[in-house]
Amino acid sequence: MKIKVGFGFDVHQMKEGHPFIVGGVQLDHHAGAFGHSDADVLVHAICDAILGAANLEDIGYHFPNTDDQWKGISSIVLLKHCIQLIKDKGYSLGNIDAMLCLEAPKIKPYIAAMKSNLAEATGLDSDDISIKATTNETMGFIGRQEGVVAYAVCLLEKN
Ligand SMILES: Nc1ccn([C@@H]2O[C@H](COP(=O)(O)O)[C@@H](O)[C@H]2O)c(=O)n1
Ligand SMILES: C[C@@]1(CO)OP(=O)(O)OP(=O)(O)OC[C@H]1O
Repeated sequence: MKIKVGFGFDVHQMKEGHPFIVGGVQLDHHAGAFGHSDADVLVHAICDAILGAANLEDIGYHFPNTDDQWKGISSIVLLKHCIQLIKDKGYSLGNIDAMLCLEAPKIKPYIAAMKSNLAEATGLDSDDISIKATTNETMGFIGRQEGVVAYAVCLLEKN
């Protein structure tokens, strides 16, 4: 069996009064991430990890932010597209490990719902999806809550 590792990173600007969608879940917060899509930073990092593992370019290549087709779209839909792209290349997803960097809110209450959304979109068991978080200890743009960051790694398998 062939095993491939993938890595993804994403960052989005935070805006007051904007919905904050992370892992397909709307967080209860006064500000949210802003982008061309729903700006789901966690799902974007996961998409890039999956695409990277299969050497299939990146999220902006498949879903350009100049294309109105993707404007305001749920990133869960983009993730499902990415899963189909790796399947077409003969790969299946083994697991995901992701890390969010945001000062607030605490994501612990939302993790189970995020995992459930990601499991549904990817076909993985929830136990093969890890979502963790750290603050940036008040430092820099994350610490000032001007932006939110996510990192993800994944494994792909091919028989
Ligand atoms: N947005 C966040 C940030 C952190 N957590 C959880 O809190 C723990 C402590 O975070 P520090 O950055 O202060 O070390 C962290 O390990 C997470 O479990 C969180 O849920 N949401
Ligand atoms: C997802 C896309 C497309 O709607 O838009 P954004 O929400 O701005 O997200 P980004 O992480 O910059 O990456 C790719 C974009 O093409």
